[in-house]
Amino acid sequence: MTAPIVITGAAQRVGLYCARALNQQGQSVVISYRRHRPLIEELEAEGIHCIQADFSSESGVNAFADTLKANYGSLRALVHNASDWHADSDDNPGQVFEAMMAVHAKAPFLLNRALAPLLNGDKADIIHMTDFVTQIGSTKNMAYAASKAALENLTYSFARKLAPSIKVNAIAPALIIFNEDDSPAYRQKTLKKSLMEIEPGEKEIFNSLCFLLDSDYITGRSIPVDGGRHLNLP
Ligand SMILES: NC(=O)C1=CN([C@@H]2O[C@H](COP(=O)(O)OP(=O)(O)OC[C@H]3O[C@@H](n4cnc5c(N)ncnc54)[C@H](OP(=O)(O)O)[C@@H]3O)[C@@H](O)[C@H]2O)C=CC1
Ligand SMILES: Nc1nc2c(c(=O)[nH]1)N=C([C@H](O)[C@@H](O)CO)CN2
Repeated sequence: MTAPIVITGAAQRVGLYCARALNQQGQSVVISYRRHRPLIEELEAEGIHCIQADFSSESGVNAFADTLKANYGSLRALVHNASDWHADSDDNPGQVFEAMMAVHAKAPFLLNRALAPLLNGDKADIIHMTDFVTQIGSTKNMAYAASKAALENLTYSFARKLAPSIKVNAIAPALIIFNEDDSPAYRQKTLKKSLMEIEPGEKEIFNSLCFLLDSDYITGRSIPVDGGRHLNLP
């Protein structure tokens, strides 16, 4: 079996799309999920190894790393996709801040350190899923944005530390896919934020992922996938 690509938080939406697309191309894939659902058995039947993991605690992160080390001698890539898009809380601002930093920064930091020795093939990649808002901040999701900015900075540190054997890059999306409960008004307002004014869908991220995996040279970079939102100026 070829060295697998590991995608965290891939039992739904962007991660699920990428996991299935890679698997259908014949690439071995391992995913993490936090909450079990019937889809997990379907994915296992498709040949995707699904590992339960909650990155809100250091022990949960370490358990995931230990399971990967016990099952695999080599990994092709590690994609940090797991994420919680939490609004800031007035009731417990510190708890949300800690939760955002735990999943978006501490978990990738610990997993990269633990799993770098397994990223030992001719081509090896770490890819961080960040967010356009690392560039401009957010008034309602400050903790989320700050944690994604921390992840962006970890991209540069790990690129320097792990070169030339491992490439480390980020993908920085703006709107990719709405959530089911997003209101029509929110959707209309959000579509207007980019120049392209579309909800592009998961394939945009899969295309960017393959672009980075196929490169022999790009490292320490953040690839924006944002529909020109940075130029949508008043
Ligand atoms: N969707 C979009 O438009 C945009 C997405 N992005 C980024 O792209 C990536 C993919 O986005 P999307 O598909 O919407 O992501 P989701 O919001 O669907 O989250 C992906 C998964 O992360 C898992 N997760 C959340 N918290 C934890 C945790 N503490 N421990 C372990 N797993 C956890 C969840 O697992 P479970 O369901 O099993 O609990 C969830 O399925 C994310 O990093 C996101 O921040 C950035 C900008 C726009
Ligand atoms: N983990 C998640 N992060 C983000 C999501 C999401 O659904 N899950 N969604 C967004 C928005 O689409 C935003 O980019 C536009 O309003 C941001 N991050």
